[in-house]
Amino acid sequence: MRVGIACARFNEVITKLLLDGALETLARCGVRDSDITVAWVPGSFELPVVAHAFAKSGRCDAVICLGAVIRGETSHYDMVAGQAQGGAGAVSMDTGVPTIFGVLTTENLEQALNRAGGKSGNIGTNAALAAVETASVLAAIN
Ligand SMILES: O=c1[nH]c(NC[C@H](O)[C@H](O)[C@H](O)CO)c([N+](=O)[O-])c(=O)[nH]1
Repeated sequence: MRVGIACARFNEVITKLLLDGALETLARCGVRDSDITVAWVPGSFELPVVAHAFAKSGRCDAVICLGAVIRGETSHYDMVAGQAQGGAGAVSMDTGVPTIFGVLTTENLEQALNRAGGKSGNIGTNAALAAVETASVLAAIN
C-alpha cells in the first residue's frame, strides 16, 4: 500500500506528534517506509492542493491530511478549517483516492495536545487506520 501524507507546519509542535502517530501506525499495519511520502505545507489551508497532487499522481492508494487549527489563536479559524475539511473531502470524491481528514480543530492548545498523543489519543493514529482500512475496502471493490 502506498500512502501520501500532507502535513501542515503551522502549529508544528502538534502536527509533528500527529505525523509520528500516523507513521508508527502505518508501520504497524505493514506499510513499508519506502511506500510512504511526506510533504510539508505551510498550513492547513494548503493541505488540499497537495493532497490532490498525491491523489492524481497514480502513486498513492490513500492520502492523509494532518493539521491543527486552533480557534483561540486565529480570527480566520472557520475559513482555514473549512478549506481543509471541504478540500480533503473534494479530493476523495474527485479522484476516488481515500483522502483522510486528520486535522485537529480545537478551541485551545491544551485540547490539541490531548488529541495528539495525550489523554484523548492521537488523531494521526486514527487517520492512518482510516487510510489503511478505506484503501483496503476500495481495493476489494474495484
Ligand atoms: O494549520 C493552520 N493554519 C493556520 N493558518 C495558516 C493557513 O493555514 C495558511 O497557511 C495561510 O492562511 C496562508 O495561506 C492557522 N491559524 O491561522 O491559526 C491554524 O491554526 N492552523
